[in-house]
Amino acid sequence: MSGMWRVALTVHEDVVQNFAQVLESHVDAVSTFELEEGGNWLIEGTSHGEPDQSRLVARVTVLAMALGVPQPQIEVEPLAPIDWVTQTYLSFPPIRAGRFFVHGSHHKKPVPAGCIGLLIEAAMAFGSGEHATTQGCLRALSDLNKSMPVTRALDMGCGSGILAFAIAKLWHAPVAAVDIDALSIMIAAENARLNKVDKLVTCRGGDGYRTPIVRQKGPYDLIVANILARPLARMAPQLRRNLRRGGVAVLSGLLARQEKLVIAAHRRQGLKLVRRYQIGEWNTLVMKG
Ligand SMILES: C[S@@+](CC[C@H](N)C(=O)[O-])C[C@H]1O[C@@H](n2cnc3c(N)ncnc32)[C@H](O)[C@@H]1O
Repeated sequence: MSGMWRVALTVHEDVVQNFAQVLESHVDAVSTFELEEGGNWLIEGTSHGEPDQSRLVARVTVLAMALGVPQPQIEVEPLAPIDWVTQTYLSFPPIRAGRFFVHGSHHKKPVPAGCIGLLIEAAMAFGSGEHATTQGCLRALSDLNKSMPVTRALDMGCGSGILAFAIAKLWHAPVAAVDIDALSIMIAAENARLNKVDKLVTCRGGDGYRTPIVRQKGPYDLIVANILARPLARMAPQLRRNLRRGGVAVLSGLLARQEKLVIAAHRRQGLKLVRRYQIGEWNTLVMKG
């Protein structure tokens, strides 16, 4: 059956990576979330089209036997249909920010000369480029590209994936893209394919720096996080642990009056403010570790 499908299973934290890997070969996007009790994690996958259930059950059964753990129950269900085209049409006109020209597939004209195109079907994920915080990050990334090499990057709170694609297109480097919202991850994975950066950008769902892929792919020369002031401040120690010495963090999602909180939290981790971009009442900070 066509349409979007959800697959879910709950396993113990010791084996979450093993089962997530199996799921990855059956669905388009995988998210992992720690559950409140019992050291268990929920692994959720979303796919376009019905996954091959009998193959999936067979592989999960074999893996459970090999690991000597109880066989997890697998839920497979169709998701309510989304009118993607209408969602995209409703969303936004093309936007220029830094070197980028951000547009949906409804925009048929060529990308202006000298610009880098970002095709974003934002639909239900944040990050169509119209928000000042996204634009601040795109400007910061364009400027950083003139002065620093990047071999590994992280986009924390990737939404539509827009900033991860911007990094992949500027530096041709691998980017880990993480979001707590499973639907955003599915949209980001699809957008990565549309932008032909799916070999560079790995999209995974999960809660912040606890998401297993973060540690697997790091440490990073560049971390971009457009979240909100308080979560950014709270996450500063984990950002430090995942940033290479001399690496750069681009932080956004904060109002100008909230920047002190974010700067102070990162200064405590040894990062220095090197630049700020203000668009309207929103600030984007560039901090070096
Ligand atoms: C303001 S949007 C930014 C989207 C995109 N990066 C951009 O710049 O346009 C923030 C994103 O962070 C995600 N987010 C919030 N808290 C998170 C967390 N703890 N871990 C991962 N993602 C999170 C939200 O789901 C949302 O998609």
